Amino acid sequence: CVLRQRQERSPLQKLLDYLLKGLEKRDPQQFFAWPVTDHIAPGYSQIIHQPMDFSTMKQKIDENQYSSLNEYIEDFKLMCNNAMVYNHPETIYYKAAKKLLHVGVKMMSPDKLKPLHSVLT
Ligand SMILES: COc1ccc(C(=O)NC2CCC2)cc1-c1cc(C(C)=O)n2cccnc12
Repeated sequence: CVLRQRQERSPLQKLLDYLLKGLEKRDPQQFFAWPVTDHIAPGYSQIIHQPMDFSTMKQKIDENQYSSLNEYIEDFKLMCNNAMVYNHPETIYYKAAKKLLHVGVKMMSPDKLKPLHSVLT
């Protein structure tokens, strides 16, 4: 097998890893940790055509698929919005998604990230 060289982590990858840990902490029940299956959510793949979850975001960070913080934030919003499309407003999943979206967008707002800017540039 080809030895996978430990790739150098770019500053962006380090920032995205750091933010992911912060977001995952706000999902203690791990509703967003793994892809939602049709088994646990009947008809999910017919309703949600662009699924997203934290494990997929982690994989995209590791494979350097994000070229900006905005692309990463788009995937985070996609994940939360999917849950608010598939689940009815009174469900625990809709409510968890709404809360997570609010907390996440605040956490990744420009004024929150400015202090990190000096570390990154
Ligand atoms: C990876 O997804 C999950 C993992 C675990 C659980 C879970 O522990 N559910 C128990 C809490 C009451 C059953 C739920 C989910 C889950 C996420 C979701 C989302 C995110 O829509 N979902 C929708 C309908 C049914 N289940 C789920």
